[in-house]
Amino acid sequence: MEVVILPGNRQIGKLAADAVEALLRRKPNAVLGLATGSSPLPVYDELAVRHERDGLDFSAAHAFALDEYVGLVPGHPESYREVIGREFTSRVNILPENVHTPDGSAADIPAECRAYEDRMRAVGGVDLQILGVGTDGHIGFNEPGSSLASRTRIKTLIEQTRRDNARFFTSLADVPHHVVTQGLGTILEARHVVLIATGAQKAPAVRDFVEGPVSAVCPASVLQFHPHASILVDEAAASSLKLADFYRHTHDHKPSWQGL
Ligand SMILES: N[C@@H]1[C@@H](O)[C@H](O)[C@@H](COP(=O)(O)O)O[C@@H]1O
Repeated sequence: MEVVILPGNRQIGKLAADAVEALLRRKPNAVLGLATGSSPLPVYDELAVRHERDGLDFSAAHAFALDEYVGLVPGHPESYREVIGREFTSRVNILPENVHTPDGSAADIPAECRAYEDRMRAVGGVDLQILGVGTDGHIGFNEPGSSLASRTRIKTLIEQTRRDNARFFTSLADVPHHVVTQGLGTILEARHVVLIATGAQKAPAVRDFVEGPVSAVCPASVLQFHPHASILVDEAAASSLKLADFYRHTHDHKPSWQGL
């Protein structure tokens, strides 16, 4: 794991966008893994700027969302298909047919989950996966207790996550109880994982998954097995890390993809 501590959102957005840009320039038909939530927004903003200003080209790229709510009517403004479009994909020139999200309203959810994995495999798998982390250590919607080898499937949200996400809905009662999410085993197959965590409320989860034991109780800890996981955090999210000074000196803010 490569832990990079940065002053704030702007720097995190730029650094993560550097990784996406380096990938797209090397491999225009790259496959991006997209996360929802507030953490990746600075990355999406920066990529939209680079598309407008520098012509960063997404026309051959594919994108796969991590997860989707089950039970929202198609087109619901908080469905992750809509959120990903609003926050990112509609702001760059990726083709709509190349933007993939699990269908949370499918009649046969297990079949949809298998088909989603097949679609990912058909385009060669995810090259770069952007991730956030939940306050309980979840990635995607893999809640504590998720199998570390899990594949795309239906999951039940724990109450803490429903409460965390209630801010996007009119009331807590409107937050779905079920979701479809890529599994931890699925996420581990991405060639490069870039996880973003900001704010003091993420400090315990960051401490647990970066420096704690690998455990299904803290799903993001599975990233300790990933050969290329970059963890971009601000000072507040890094505030409980025992080895914060070591990470600062090791990377000197120059992670592995810089200079590509
Ligand atoms: N399914 C998403 C996750 O993919 C995301 O990482 C998490 C954290 O969101 P935020 O970045 O807003 O804190 O929220 C949701 O539960």
